[in-house]
Amino acid sequence: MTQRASTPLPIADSRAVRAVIWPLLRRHRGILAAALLALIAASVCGLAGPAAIGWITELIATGTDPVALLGPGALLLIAGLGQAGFGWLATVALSRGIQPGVATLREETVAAALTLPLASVEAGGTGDLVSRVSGDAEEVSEAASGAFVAFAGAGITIAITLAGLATLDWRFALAGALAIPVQAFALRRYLRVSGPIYAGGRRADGVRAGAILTAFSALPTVRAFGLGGRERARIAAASEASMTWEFSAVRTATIFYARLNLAEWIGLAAILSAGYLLVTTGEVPLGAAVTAALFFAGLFDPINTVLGVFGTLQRAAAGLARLVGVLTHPALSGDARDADAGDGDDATAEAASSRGHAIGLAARGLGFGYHESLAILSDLNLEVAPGEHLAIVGESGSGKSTLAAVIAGQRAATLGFAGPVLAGQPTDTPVPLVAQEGHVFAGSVAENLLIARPGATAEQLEAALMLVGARGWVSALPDGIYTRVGGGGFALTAERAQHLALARIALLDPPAVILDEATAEAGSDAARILDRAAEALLAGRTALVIAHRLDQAARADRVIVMEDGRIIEDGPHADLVAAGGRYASLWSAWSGSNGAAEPKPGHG
Ligand SMILES: Nc1ncnc2c1ncn2[C@@H]1O[C@H](COP(=O)(O)OP(=O)(O)OP(=O)(O)O)[C@@H](O)[C@H]1O
Repeated sequence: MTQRASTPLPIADSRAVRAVIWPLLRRHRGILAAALLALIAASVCGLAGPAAIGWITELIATGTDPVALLGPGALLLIAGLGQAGFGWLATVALSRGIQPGVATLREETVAAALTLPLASVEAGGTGDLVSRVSGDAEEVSEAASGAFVAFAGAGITIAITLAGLATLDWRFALAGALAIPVQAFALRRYLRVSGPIYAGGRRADGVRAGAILTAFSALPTVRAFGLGGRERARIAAASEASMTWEFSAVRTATIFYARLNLAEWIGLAAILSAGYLLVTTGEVPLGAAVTAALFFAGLFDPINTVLGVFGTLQRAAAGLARLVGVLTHPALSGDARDADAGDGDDATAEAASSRGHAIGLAARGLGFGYHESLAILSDLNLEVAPGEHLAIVGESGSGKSTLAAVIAGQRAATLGFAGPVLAGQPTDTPVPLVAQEGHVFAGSVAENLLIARPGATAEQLEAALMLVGARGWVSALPDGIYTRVGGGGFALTAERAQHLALARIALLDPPAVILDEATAEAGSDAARILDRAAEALLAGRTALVIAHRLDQAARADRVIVMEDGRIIEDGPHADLVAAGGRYASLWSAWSGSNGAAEPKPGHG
């Protein structure tokens, strides 16, 4: 709760990345070791091919009986089969060993992103977070199964081939080594130039994603004010910036490959010259010189692979640092990171286990502002006793939603404390907040509920729907609880979306809850249904209700009236009405226009 509101999303350093990646890989160390062995076996088989051809050349040059060619011929066949077989095994084992780790990382990052304080997400731009969990995650996942596997295989082939060259004659190895300075130069230049280019490219992608997202999320406003042209121009500018980075990346890669070709030419020329000299002086048989040249030629592919995937690996490393950055965000407790991806319902378990405990809500010396210079809440003090229902009333803009968001932990307090308390002391129990618009995710009704509690059984889902009185209309849907709703599915009214949001909370079963529901028209059927749902849901829980209709306030145990981010009245409905202050005049205006009879005080 001490986190400043303006911390941008961090990028993890290499130590933090290793600390996250290492345990993920260690879980699959058996299969990864098998992959390594298969890679070594495939590379050794790869060397047997050129060796067999050198052997054949030697036999032909010395005019041996053609039957003797059967030996190297058989070796050639076995080597080819062995290389293909072991290569396949290695690729399969490597991706089996790596992909689960990548999937876990991705899930953990998305889970962490969902629990980040809104302020942190907004500070970095929503586009930044979206591009991390989509583009960057994709990049890392593709690199793990493509580039990384190719890199490991090629690297081992190079090491074993160099050893093979040296075994033939150390001078071959020396001649081949002439290519290394050119390669090293090419690689150094490439890495120095391309690193910032790729990082810049990813940043530009983030800006572009942000521009598109902003335009779409504000679509009604954009249309209403004819801002389409302006938004298109903004997106076009962001796309062009991203494209410019892409061009630079292609140019850099082309120069890099040209330099690698030069290095190959130098190395092969040196080996052929060395072979010629060594054979003519009789120091090395012809077959060995042929084998050496073939070994070296066989290095082209793996060297190009190793150097060529560097770019991809670098890009993936940049993406990995951005992914892990989300996980290491200072606003996240250690729990999000340590939680096994398999059991995402930790928060649920915690909520359920603390049910029945005396969880209250409090704000103490609370200060908050969306911007440093402008305080929205200042020195606000509030105690909601365990089991108490408190209604917040106030004009639009008085800070009701802001106070709710800070107490729910969605926004970080700038000063003081706000949040759940146990025996008066701050505690970590999550306090869910039901926002004004219940969001319907594209998926079945069941999936929409399971968000709150991933492992819940069908009976638990039914019970939650029953508690809030939504079971009737849900079972009347074409496929009942399995009906697809949200984007592309069965359209739900705002009230039904809100009803589902309440059912989600029922499933979560938290000891304390905050409701900010406004949508239903006072006196309408929808309002009555949602009121009943809220009443059933809140029974036995501590609750903070942002009352948009005063009948909601009248049912609460206590009411606070807010004005300009401060509490100006605080007491039970009846007392505040009797006191004849701000609440009393609000109430008389409201009950006059809604013809409401004074409801029974208390929530029963
Ligand atoms: N995301 C935000 N960024 C900057 N300022 C904000 C943001 N959300 C709200 N505000 C400002 O904070 C102040 C309090 O707003 P808040 O939404 O908390 O009031 P409210 O009483 O809940 O109003 P309403 O009943 O209209 O929801 C207002 O001045 C509002 O303009």
